Amino acid sequence: MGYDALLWLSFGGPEGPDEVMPFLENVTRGRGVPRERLEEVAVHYRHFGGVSPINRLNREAIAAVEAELAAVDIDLPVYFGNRNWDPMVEVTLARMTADGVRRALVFPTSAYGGYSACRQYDEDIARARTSVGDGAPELTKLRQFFDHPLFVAAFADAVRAALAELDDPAGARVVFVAHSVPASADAAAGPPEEGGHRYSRQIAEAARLVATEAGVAEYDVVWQSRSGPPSVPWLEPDIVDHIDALHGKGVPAVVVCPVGFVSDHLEVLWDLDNEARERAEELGMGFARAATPNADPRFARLVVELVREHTEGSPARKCSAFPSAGCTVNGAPCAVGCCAPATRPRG
Ligand SMILES: CC1=C(CCC(=O)O)c2cc3nc(cc4[nH]c(cc5[nH]c(cc1n2)c(C)c5CCC(=O)O)c(CCC(=O)O)c4C)C(CCC(=O)O)=C3C
Ligand SMILES: [Fe+2]
Repeated sequence: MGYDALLWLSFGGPEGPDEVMPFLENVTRGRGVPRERLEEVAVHYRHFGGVSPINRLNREAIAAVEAELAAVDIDLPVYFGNRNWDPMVEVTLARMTADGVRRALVFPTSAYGGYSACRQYDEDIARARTSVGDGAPELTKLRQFFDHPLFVAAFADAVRAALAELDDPAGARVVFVAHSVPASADAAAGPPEEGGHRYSRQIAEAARLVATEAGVAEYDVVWQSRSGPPSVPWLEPDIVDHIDALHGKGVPAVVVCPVGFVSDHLEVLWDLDNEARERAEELGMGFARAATPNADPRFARLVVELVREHTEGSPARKCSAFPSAGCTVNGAPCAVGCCAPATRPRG
């Protein structure tokens, strides 16, 4: 029944200019992302000296979780591994094995279902176990947490704080944003019998819960960071186009809430704080961006609550009626055909 470690599993990001292209090649290998898009994204990273904040943000969150675990007397060392960049999860898992870890829980830094947000982390777990081979620890992934009350509360306070930054909060529109994915991937998200779209439906539900708790009556849900070729449909509208549309309707200000992410990583800094803010300013609109929960003390408490669902069998706290999916052992999918990857363009 016991667990002897927690593996913090994230996306990874470069920590210097020479790491940008190899990182992007890792992210997009075999995924049909055009070369021009890679070069465009490399410019975004170089704008920040080739350093994504994501690894630092993960290390800070891990330190907070270690403190929270110690405070409640749970003796669980925390290890850090990534899908796409150092520390790579294969290397971390080899170290865990050498340290004698037999059974570990895995916290993936994504709150949602869908291929990119959930099942790909299962693939990372399976790949790392295969790479370690015999003696690899048993890995149990923690569930999706988009509807956990602490996740909702942290975002709701962030939306209120962002509204308070504006000169005229009363007229502002709250816009929730998540990472776009291919429409085919969203259509395949969830177990086949559910009819698909689990990712976009969970995003819509999280937005509704956060808006309700923040006392926001009207809001929109839009998408960012599309990377496929124009011929492939992705979730729309894009945040920047949406700001144009709001301006066209006479909306004087926007609060953008990146509800699809847990930290202020590079896609938040570039696509929202740079591109979206710039467009709003060009149009003379007020703009404020809500913080992600990474640095909020409630985030560490949330992770520890998810851990205690396994170590102590404590009840899963949830604000929605969606099933609590995503919790599987050794990288198994939640169900046969659940969150199948998008069909990739050939060539
Ligand atoms: C749903 C989703 C999340 C949220 C769930 C989660 O958090 O895991 C997420 C997170 C992130 N995405 C990130 C970065 C990138 N994502 C890319 C490409 C893609 N993302 C996709 C989806 C998602 N991505 C998809 C369908 C693609 C197309 C290629 C493919 O089918 O896989 C590319 C390639 C270049 C480009 O085209 O943009 C980059 C650089 C970073 C790190 C930022 C940093 O460095 O700080 C983070 C946290
Ligand atoms: Fe991404």
